[in-house]
Amino acid sequence: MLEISDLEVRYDTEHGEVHAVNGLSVDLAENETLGLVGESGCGKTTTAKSLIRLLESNCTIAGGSVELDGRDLTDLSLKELKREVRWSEISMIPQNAMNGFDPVYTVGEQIVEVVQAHESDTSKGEARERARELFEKLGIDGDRIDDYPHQFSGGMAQRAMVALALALDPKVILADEPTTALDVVIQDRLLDVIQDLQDEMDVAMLLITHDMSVVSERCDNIAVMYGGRIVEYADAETIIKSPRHPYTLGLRNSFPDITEDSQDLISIPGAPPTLVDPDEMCQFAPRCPFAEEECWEVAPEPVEYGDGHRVECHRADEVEYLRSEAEKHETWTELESTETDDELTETEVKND
Ligand SMILES: Nc1ncnc2c1ncn2[C@@H]1O[C@H](COP(=O)(O)OP(=O)(O)OP(=O)(O)O)[C@@H](O)[C@H]1O
Repeated sequence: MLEISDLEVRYDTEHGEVHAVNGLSVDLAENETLGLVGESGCGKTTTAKSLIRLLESNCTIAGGSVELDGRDLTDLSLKELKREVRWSEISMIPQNAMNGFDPVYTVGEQIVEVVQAHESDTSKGEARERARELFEKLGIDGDRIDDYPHQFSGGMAQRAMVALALALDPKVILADEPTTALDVVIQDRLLDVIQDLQDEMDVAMLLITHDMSVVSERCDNIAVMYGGRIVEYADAETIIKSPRHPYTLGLRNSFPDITEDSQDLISIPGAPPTLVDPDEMCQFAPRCPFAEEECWEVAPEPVEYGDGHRVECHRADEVEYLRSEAEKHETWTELESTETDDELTETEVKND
C-alpha cells in the first residue's frame, strides 16, 4: 500500500548539508505495524515527516518516491498533499501532543475543524459526534471534547491526539514516539488502545521508537535505522532472535528482554554520526567492533537473506561469529578503550 523507494532527505545548515535520510526503501502493507527503531538522530522523525511533508524550511526531499496505492506523493504540490493526503490518508501522532494542539481552541473544535476541512458535507454536529465516539473508544469521557488542551493530563492529551489522527479514517498513522513523554504504565496502556483501534479501523502504523522492547512486542516487521539508512529489515521475530547487523546486535544488548529475569545490559559506546556531508563508508564503522578496512571505505549494499530479511553490512555472512562476539561485554568495552586511546593520542598531538 505504501512504498517508499530510495528516499533522500537533506537539511541545509551553516555547517553543511545534513544527509538525514539516505536511500531509504521500505514498504508498509494494509493493517501492518512496522517499527522504525534506532537511536536519537538516525533520521526516524525526518522520514515520517517527509511522507506528509511536515518539513522545516531548510529541509528538502532530494530524491526517491513515496507511493500510496500507486500514487507518488512526492509529485503532489504541498497544497494538493494537504488537501488530499495529510490527515485523511496519512496522519501523525507527534511525540508530544501538547505541541500538536492549539492551546486557544478546545480539542473538540480542532477535531471538528480537521474533519470539516476534508469533508465539506459533514455537519458540525456529525463531526462532534465522531470526536465523542473516538474519545469514548480511547477511554476518555465524550464530554471532554469541550476541554482545552491544558485541561488534559499528558496521557489524555496523547489519547486526544490519537482521536484526531483517526478522525478521518486514514490508511496510515505515523506514530512518532507516541508515549515517550509518559510514565511506563500509561505508555503500555496507550499503546494497547492505539493497537485495538488500529485493528478495529484497519489502519497501518509506522511506529517510531528508540525502544527495542516496544517494537519487539508490537510490530509485525522492524526496520532498524542508522545514519539515515535502514541497515536491517525483517519480520519482528527475526530482528529480535536472529539479527545479522552489528548495530542491531548492539541495540538488542542494550534493552532488557521481556522474557528473561536478570540481564546484563551492554550499551554501544560512542554516539551516532552528525550526518553532515558524510563520507562514503559504513556509517556505523566508527562504533562497530567488527569494522574492517572495507567498512571505512565502501558503504555496504543491501543483501537479502530470505523472507525479506535485508542487511547492509560487509560482514553479515559471518553471522555466527558476530552473534557470539556481540554477546560479550569486552567486545564493546575494548572498542571503548580503543576510542579513548585515540582521543588521548589526538590530545597529545595537539599538545605537542
Ligand atoms: N531542523 C533541522 N535542521 C538541521 N538538522 C536537523 C534538523 N532536524 C533534524 N536534523 C538532523 O537530521 C538528523 C536526523 O534527525 P531526526 O530528528 O530525523 O532523527 P530521529 O532518529 O528522529 O531522532 P529523535 O529520536 O531525536 O527525534 C540528525 O542528524 C539531526 O541533527
